[in-house]
Order: sequence, then C-alpha cells, then structure tokens
Amino acid sequence: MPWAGIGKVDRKYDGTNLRVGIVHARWNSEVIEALVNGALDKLKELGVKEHNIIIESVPGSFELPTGVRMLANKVDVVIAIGVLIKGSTMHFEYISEAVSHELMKVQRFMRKPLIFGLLTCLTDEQAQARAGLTSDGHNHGSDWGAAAVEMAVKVEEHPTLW
Ligand SMILES: Nc1c(NC[C@H](O)[C@H](O)[C@H](O)CO)[nH]c(=O)[nH]c1=O
Ligand SMILES: CC(=O)[C@@H](O)COP(=O)(O)O
Repeated sequence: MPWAGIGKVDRKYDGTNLRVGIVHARWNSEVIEALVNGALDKLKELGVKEHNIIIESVPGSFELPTGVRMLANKVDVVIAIGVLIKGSTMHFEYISEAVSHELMKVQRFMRKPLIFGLLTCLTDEQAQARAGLTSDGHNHGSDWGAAAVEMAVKVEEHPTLW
C-alpha cells in the first residue's frame, strides 16, 4: 500500500508540551497491540513525553466513545483505536456505523481533537496489513500518532475554534 499514510506534512509539529490519551479496544488484540505501539513510537518521535501519555483500554470498539469521554478532561487530544472485522452477522455494520457517528459527536462534545483509529475490515488480512503486520503493510497507528500531534498543535493555535 505505497499510497497509504498521511502524506507530506506542511511543517514540523512538536509534541513536547502535549498530553495525549490513547483509548483502545481489546478485541483483535494482536492487531490492536501493533497499532498502539505504532502510535506510541510516532508520538515519542515527535517529542511527546512518556509521562504525558495516558493509555486506557475498553472491551470492544462499541465502548470506545465512552472510553474517550473518560479521558477527555485529562489530555489535549485523544486517539481512539479499535479493530472491527466482518463476521457472519450484521454486527459489524451496526457497530461500524454507530461508533463512527458517536466518535464524531464526542469530539464536538469534548471540544478537543479526536483521532479516528477505528479499522473496519472485511478480513483478518486487511486488518493485519493496516497494522504493518504483513510484508506489504503499513502501520496506521503511526499515522494516528502524527495526526494527534498535528491536530493538537493546530487546535491550540485556534482557541476560538469550538
Ligand atoms: N466483533 C467485534 C467487537 N465486538 C464487541 C463489541 O465492540 C462490544 O464490546 C460488545 O458488543 C459489548 O458491548 N468489537 C471489536 O472491537 N471488534 C470486533 O470485531
Ligand atoms: C455479538 C458478537 O460479537 C457476535 O455475535 C457477532 O458475530 P459476527 O462477528 O459473526 O457477525
């Protein structure tokens, strides 16, 4: 997936003074772990201090919006990470839709940037590739870490945004 990723960044973003929350689901834990580590590595590369990163887990992706709200007051930006994989029922469709909409609402409610780290995959292989676990894969967690620092800095520069 050579085209994947957040592209060329307009300037250098410094995360030195940022507090970042990561809330992740535990379903599909191998993929989740790779995504969380990808995000953590990128946050640290961009200067975020380890003691300014709070990590919380929730059972599944459906619980992500609640988890985000629990962290919202303690940090400048939250990354919500979950991995939904299509099974044999309509479960996937309902949860994908509901969680995506609710995360957008939660972002407005908390008036802080929220990074959408919800993979909605049709197969296990799709999820593994997006966590960098296949030879042609790319770890989206890394992009989410970069997006978190960029958006936290940008929003800080626009105090009347929300
Ligand atoms: N099937 C997946 C789930 N299902 C669990 C729900 O998210 C939820 O935890 C449960 O229904 C209790 O409310 N979660 C994922 O993150 N990924 C899945 O593929
Ligand atoms: C509630 C569930 O997680 C489960 O019944 C969903 O089944 P599937 O993933 O096969 O659609």
